[in-house]
Amino acid sequence: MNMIKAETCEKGPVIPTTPLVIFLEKVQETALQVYGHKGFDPKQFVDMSLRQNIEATVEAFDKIPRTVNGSVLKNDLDGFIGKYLGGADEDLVYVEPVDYVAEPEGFLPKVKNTEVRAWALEVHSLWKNLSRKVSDHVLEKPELYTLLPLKNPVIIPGSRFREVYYWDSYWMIRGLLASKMYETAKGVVTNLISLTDQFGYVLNGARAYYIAIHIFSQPPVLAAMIVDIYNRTGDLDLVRRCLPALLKEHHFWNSGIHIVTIQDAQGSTHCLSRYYAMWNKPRPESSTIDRRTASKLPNICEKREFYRDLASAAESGWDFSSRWMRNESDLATTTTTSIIPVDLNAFLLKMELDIAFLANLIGESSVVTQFTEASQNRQRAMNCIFWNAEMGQWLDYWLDSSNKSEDIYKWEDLHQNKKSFASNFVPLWTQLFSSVVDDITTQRVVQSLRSSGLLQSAGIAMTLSNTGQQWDFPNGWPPLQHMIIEGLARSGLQEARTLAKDIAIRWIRTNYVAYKKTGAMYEKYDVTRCGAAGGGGVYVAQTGFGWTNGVVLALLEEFGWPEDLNIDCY
Ligand SMILES: OC[C@H]1O[C@H](O[C@H]2O[C@H](CO)[C@@H](O)[C@H](O)[C@H]2O)[C@H](O)[C@@H](O)[C@@H]1O
Repeated sequence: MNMIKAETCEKGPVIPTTPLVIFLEKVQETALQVYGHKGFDPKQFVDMSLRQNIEATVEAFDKIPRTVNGSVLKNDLDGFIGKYLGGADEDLVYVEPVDYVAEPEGFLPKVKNTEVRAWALEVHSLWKNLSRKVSDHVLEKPELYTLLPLKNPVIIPGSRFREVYYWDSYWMIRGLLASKMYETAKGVVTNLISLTDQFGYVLNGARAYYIAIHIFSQPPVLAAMIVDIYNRTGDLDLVRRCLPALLKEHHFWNSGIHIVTIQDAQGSTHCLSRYYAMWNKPRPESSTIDRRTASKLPNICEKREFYRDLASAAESGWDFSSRWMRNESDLATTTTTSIIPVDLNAFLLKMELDIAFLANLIGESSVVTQFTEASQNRQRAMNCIFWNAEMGQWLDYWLDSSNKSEDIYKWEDLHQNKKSFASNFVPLWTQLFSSVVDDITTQRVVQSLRSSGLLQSAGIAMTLSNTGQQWDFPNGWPPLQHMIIEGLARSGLQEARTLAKDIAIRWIRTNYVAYKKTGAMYEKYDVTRCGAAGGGGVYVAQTGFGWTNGVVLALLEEFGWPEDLNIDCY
């Protein structure tokens, strides 16, 4: 790929974008001036397509009459958009999943309660709402679209997310497996593999603006998807096809700017990974918003740094959260690239263990040795750098900003971020917990989770800060919560397993109630009365959204539903 030379105030490489994305961003900016902020979604404009080639479209756009101060009239912009641009949802078309049946054989055997079962079947049927394939027009003229053509049908998250997302696919696959939709699940993974073959890593999402601009990924959970599919289907051919892509992905996260070397208190050095986007401009799908946030920053260097940190936060999947901010009430202090995140390294540890597992299945012994060793190194590093015995949590590590050379950082206790985040418990999801940590430590982590304040009536909150940012304090937010529940459930400790089931049942029930009462995705609902432990609060109903559907089905499959427990808590 073509790198722009880093400028003096630049903290890393930058990848240029495509003319189509640049043009659609211009339309987006004009649209904001013309239509105003109310109900404005900048993403809609970069998801549009061209009806003619880019030269003709740009010429027509430049010819729209401008007033003396450069603005455009609403009628003129409406006319241009109607004539030259295609709608944001025209590039994917509905397709019936090949393996969907209304009630799959062996579906959720542990769920006997008729009400819960009926709802689970309703959730299962929602896969149809989210199933799409790339339209023939995109395949014929991909240069007119920001959507990246993928060979297999896709499952989209839903709502304003009209394209494939990387880590969302993990929970969708978990649900698809519970729905016995093995072919659909394999198609989802094969699409992600094709992105890795093409770009060297799985993109954040399947849009041109996620390649060229963001040049970043999302939390790396591809290997985990393949292991889960293999465990259900025994498909060794899939394992053979996927392994080279996993090795490429592992390299992406363990090379260049993503890697940080750090010396622990005993003088041993360790390598851990961080999020680091190769981009220093506003994110195209949120460009108008990012510019506004950056406007308070004093100079271009600080703005560029901020845009990179913002894109890196999107790479983490946590866009946005006080977890990345120096001052938690100010998004402009986001500083993701200066943090070594616990969850990213837990995902990579899981990836290393999974690659060793998969390589073993197909007799790739040197890969097994290499990745077993890599996983042992990362376990050691995580225990030295992140583990805090007093708190009973693994803590994010903030890099010392006075180390300008960014060569080797020296570990200091004060650089561990002592705030409780759900991500501090993600190592539970990896083998780290059961293989390295003894029962006394397990107990300590469970106590720590119980007293952290993160356990809420609807499930696990992501942070304790209520800043209004999407990833602050969402009560029972499916992705990381699911991993923590699984980690607790797999531990050898009865108390942990009981807690896992308790959180799972509470979350499912809350989700059921919120869905039944509001019937809408993203509807806020007061679930105080649904909870037993923890505080009360507001839950955002998300049934109908890909990862929520996946987690509901996966948890019902694992835990079932207590037969004597009414699902409706009201
Ligand atoms: O358009 C704004 C941002 O949208 C995405 O992030 C959020 O939605 C994703 C899809 O469900 C999810 O994976 C992510 O965790 C959410 O925070 C996108 O990933 C961002 O790059 C984008 O800026």
